[in-house]
Amino acid sequence: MLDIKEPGFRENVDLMFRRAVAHMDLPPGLAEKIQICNSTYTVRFGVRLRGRIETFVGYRSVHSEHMEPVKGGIRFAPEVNQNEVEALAALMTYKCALVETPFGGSKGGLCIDPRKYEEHELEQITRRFAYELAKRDLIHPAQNVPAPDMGTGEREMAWIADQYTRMNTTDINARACVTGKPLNAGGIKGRVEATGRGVQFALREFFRHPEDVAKAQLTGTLAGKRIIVQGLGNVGYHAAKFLREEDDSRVIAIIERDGALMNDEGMDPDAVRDWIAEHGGVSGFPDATFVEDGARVLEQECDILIPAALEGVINMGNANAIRAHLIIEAANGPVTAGADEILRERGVVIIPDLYANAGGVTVSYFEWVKNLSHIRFGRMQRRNEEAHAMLLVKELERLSADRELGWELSPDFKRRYLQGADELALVRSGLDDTMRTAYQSFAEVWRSRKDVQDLRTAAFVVAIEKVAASYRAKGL
Ligand SMILES: NC(=O)c1ccc[n+]([C@@H]2O[C@H](COP(=O)([O-])OP(=O)(O)OC[C@H]3O[C@@H](n4cnc5c(N)ncnc54)[C@H](O)[C@@H]3O)[C@@H](O)[C@H]2O)c1
Repeated sequence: MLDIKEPGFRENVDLMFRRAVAHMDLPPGLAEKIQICNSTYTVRFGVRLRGRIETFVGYRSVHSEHMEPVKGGIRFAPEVNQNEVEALAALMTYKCALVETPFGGSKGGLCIDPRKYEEHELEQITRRFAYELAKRDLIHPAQNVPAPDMGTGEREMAWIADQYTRMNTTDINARACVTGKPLNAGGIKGRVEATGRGVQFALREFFRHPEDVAKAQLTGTLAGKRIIVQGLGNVGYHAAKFLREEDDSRVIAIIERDGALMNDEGMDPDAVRDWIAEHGGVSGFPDATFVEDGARVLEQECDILIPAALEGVINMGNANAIRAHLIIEAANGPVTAGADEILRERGVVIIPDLYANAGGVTVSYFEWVKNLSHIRFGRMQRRNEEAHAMLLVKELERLSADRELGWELSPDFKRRYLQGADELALVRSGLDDTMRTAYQSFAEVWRSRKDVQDLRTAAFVVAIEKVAASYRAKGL
């Protein structure tokens, strides 16, 4: 990789933002107002661990409060810094606008390597961080609602929810202070898989438009497409698993922290995940070639590259070497602004982060609404839904008999159809609908406007227009 100085993550997001603004006609000063990060709170706190006090640094940025609550994950990683958190908060503003979840943008982070701590220590640290944020309303069901991100998951969200509830015992909406909780703590079915599922739905929608697929110099469907995924965590694992199992795509390489696995015949993400859980890394996994320099595997020939780990992994140092036809940004900010320009000129199509990984916040929205309504999804309409499903099944059977088609609905089809009214089915169909509608809104701009040459700029144009409309409605 060449050593080329590139701007920071936040500056990269700002460059992409300004590229889009150049194609818009906004009133003077409004673009600057939308672009700036409203506030970033830095907290330093001590926790007594193993007989000594350890000090931690954390952040919560609020990028835009054009809608409230503001929303965005909390990341636990050693490299967390203010620039990164502000970039991620800005992306949340644009993402929420694009997929029409009624939130402003926020993000949080704690400088910590979670793998170095015991579970009970992590609980102590997380609760203390949550306390520091909640006492300043930076965790609050009506003002600021975190969610999982890198290094955090259901477990941490449950601790945060419990901490907030202890501090606000009379708040009937306390559970809605954070999303991504386990089911038994007010979570929703389908949230864990949501971001990876959203990546799958985004790709499916892309492949429904042959003229878009042709721009990536690809043809056909997802079946048989060769996929490389970087990061087999929450997002990368689910995306790879669903694409392999349900769309017949082939996962030919998996890049992780300690190196990469390659196998042209395809790999099973479940088997690799089990191997990582047992051995701490991908090295030694049977039936695949291990490559120690994982980053180089990003440059392997493939149809679809799915960066699902860190930001800035595709940069000016390796952009010219990337041989993927299509990149879908499952991670936030995996392609720098400089690399974006190189890849655009080379004709590589990029499905941008603000759309590609919006599945998480979409299902978080469903969870938040579920918490505020205090009722399980589907409980009130379940009987109707079932009756409706039953009628449809009967109608299908009648049609087949009437037309003497000679086929019968399999018991499995009927069972699955009749279960269609459950929470998971509702969540998945709501997510699918969101991803399809959002894609169509900005892909149309990409197709119809000659001056907008890429999907990222088109997505930013649509998102910024929505934030601007919201400011206009407020009289700003
Ligand atoms: N979790 C969500 O709901 C969500 C939603 C939207 C966006 N995202 C974004 O997706 C990305 C991944 O988040 P996640 O929740 O899956 O995190 P995660 O912690 O579950 O997984 C990250 C994975 O990346 C791997 N990894 C770390 N450094 C790596 C490296 N240098 N090379 C290769 N692999 C490496 C880790 O070992 C881990 O398996 C982040 O950019 C995050 O902001 C996550």
